[in-house]
Amino acid sequence: MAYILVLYHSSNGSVRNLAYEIADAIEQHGMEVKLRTFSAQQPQDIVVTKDDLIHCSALAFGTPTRFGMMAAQAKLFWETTSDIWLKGLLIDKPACVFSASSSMHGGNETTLLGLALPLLHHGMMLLGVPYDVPELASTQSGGTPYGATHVAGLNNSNTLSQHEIKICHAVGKRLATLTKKLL
Ligand SMILES: Cc1cc2nc3c(=O)[nH]c(=O)nc-3n(C[C@H](O)[C@H](O)[C@H](O)COP(=O)(O)O)c2cc1C
Repeated sequence: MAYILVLYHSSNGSVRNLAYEIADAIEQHGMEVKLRTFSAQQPQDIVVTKDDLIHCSALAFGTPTRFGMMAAQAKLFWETTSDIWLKGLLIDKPACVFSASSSMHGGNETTLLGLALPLLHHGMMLLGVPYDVPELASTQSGGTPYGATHVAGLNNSNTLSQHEIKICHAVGKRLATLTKKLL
C-alpha cells in the first residue's frame, strides 16, 4: 500500500502537533500515512527505519528550530542515508518541510531551508506553501511560503493557532493530491 511518511523530531510537542495536523490532512485526501520519529520521546513513538524512507511515496519532514538549524537527531539519521542517495531511491518523490521555534524571527525560516537541503540532495521535489492559502498572508504567528511552522512563544506553548492549523491542512492536502497523481 502506498503511503506518505510523516517524519519528525519533537521535544515539547509543537512539531508533533504540526505533524499530526499534516498527517490528518493527508489521510483526508486519500493517502495512507506512516508517522515516524527519529528517537522515542513518547510511548507512542515509532522510530523510523531506512525501509520506511525507501518505500514511501512522499515525505513530510519536520524538526524544531535549534539555533536556526534542524535538530541533531534528524541530521544523524540523514547521515546514514548515503546508500539510499547512491542508488537514487528518493529521486522525484514529493516532499515538504515544517518546523517550530520559540520566537517569530528566531530562525524558523532558515531551519526550513536547512531541512530542505538533504531532500534536494536526494533528488526529491520540494513543495512549499503557495499564496492562494489565505492564512499565509494573515497569520500572526507561524506559517511561511517555505513550509508550515508554529511559533511557540517564550512560554513554549505547543498549541497551534487556527491559522497554523489551516496552513498544515493546506500542506497535507497539496502533498497527498500531488502524490496520488504521480502513483
Ligand atoms: C537547543 C535549543 C535551541 C533552540 N534554538 C532556537 C532558535 O534558534 N530560535 C528559536 O526561536 N527557538 C529556538 N529554540 C526553541 C524551540 O525551537 C521551540 O521551543 C520549539 O517549539 C520546540 O519544538 P518542540 O516543541 O517540537 O520540541 C531552541 C530550543 C533548544 C532546546
